[in-house]
Amino acid sequence: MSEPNTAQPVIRARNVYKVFGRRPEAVVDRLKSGETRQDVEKAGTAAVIDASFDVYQGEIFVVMGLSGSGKSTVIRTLNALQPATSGTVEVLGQDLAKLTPKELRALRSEHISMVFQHFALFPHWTVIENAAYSLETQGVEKEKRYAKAREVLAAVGLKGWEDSYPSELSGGMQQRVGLARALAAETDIMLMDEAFSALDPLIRREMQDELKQIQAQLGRTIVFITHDLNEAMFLGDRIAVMKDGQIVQIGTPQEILSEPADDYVASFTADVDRGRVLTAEAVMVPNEELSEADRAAFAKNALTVKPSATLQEIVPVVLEANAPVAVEAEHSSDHIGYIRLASLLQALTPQQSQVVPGSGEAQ
Ligand SMILES: Nc1ncnc2c1ncn2[C@@H]1O[C@H](COP(=O)(O)OP(=O)(O)OP(=O)(O)O)[C@@H](O)[C@H]1O
Repeated sequence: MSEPNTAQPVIRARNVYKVFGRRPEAVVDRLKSGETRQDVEKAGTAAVIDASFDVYQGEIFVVMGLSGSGKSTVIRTLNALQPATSGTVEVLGQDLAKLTPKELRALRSEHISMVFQHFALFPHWTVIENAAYSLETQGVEKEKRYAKAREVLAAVGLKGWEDSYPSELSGGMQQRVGLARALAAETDIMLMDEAFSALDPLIRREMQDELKQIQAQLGRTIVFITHDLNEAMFLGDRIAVMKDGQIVQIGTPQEILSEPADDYVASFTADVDRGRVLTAEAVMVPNEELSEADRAAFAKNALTVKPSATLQEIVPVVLEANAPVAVEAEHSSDHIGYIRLASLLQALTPQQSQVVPGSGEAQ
């Protein structure tokens, strides 16, 4: 991902609450005075409690949590399908609560597309007609919408299937049509709610790879919901972890893995393949921490890795060197740090209960 424009987030959520019940505002007041989801449950369901976060241009922002933690409700507040009970949601600088219904419809159709777990395709329309649907609603003329639909169908691997009907496609291919429709709309923002969760593991993996590749080219702003931490780690530039309606941590995959905010987050991370997520940059020690003996050992082979190398890639180098290896700057041969076997092993081991003060706050 290129450096995000952090001065101007595409989506800005501040102190968002969403309560389902007869008197939601009264429940929000109780939550603000310190009562919990359980305390207020007779009066209403506190689906989202005090969520604050920014999503930047070009990033994949993942919202992760167990079933019922409030992920779907959060994403629905971002296009006001379910308006926040309290707090503000700004999309492209516009406060959703202040828009007229017409302005909201225009914002949604021009700037936001959604992909769901079970994407509703029109069964009597061909694949290309389905993929072009969002352009039709935008009023784009037929020739242009078909040209665009053809292009995105090719990008999601469906070249040659344009004139087939959904029933002739496997579940994975149908989900690709849904993704193609969202891509064809050329909206700045894509909201993806468990978009790959109904797919078989292998197909799911393929779709994750494709989404990353497509995103690298197109640089959309994506909010992706999943209950699967490995998917979150693979796709997310940043991840918000939710528990019981609250965001308990926001961080990069590396931060979530190496500095879990509490035992709850740590328990999720125990199953993550750390070797594929953590990189040299995250585990290296500064040059000045290297002892004379370490320096002498390094000098024998002087093996190096790049900052973006994953631990999986580094292990054989450290074993071959039988000594610390240097981390060489991405675009020069300067050494920016060193990796020792001990720190490598430590990084590969899940942390059980490392609590970092303050890191539970949404940034
Ligand atoms: N329309 C609604 N009316 C009443 N309660 C709702 C509504 N939508 C969601 N809830 C409740 O809000 C809470 C959060 O639900 P939400 O669907 O946002 O969680 P989730 O993390 O997306 O879960 P899942 O992965 O199961 O979809 C749950 O207790 C749910 O029952």
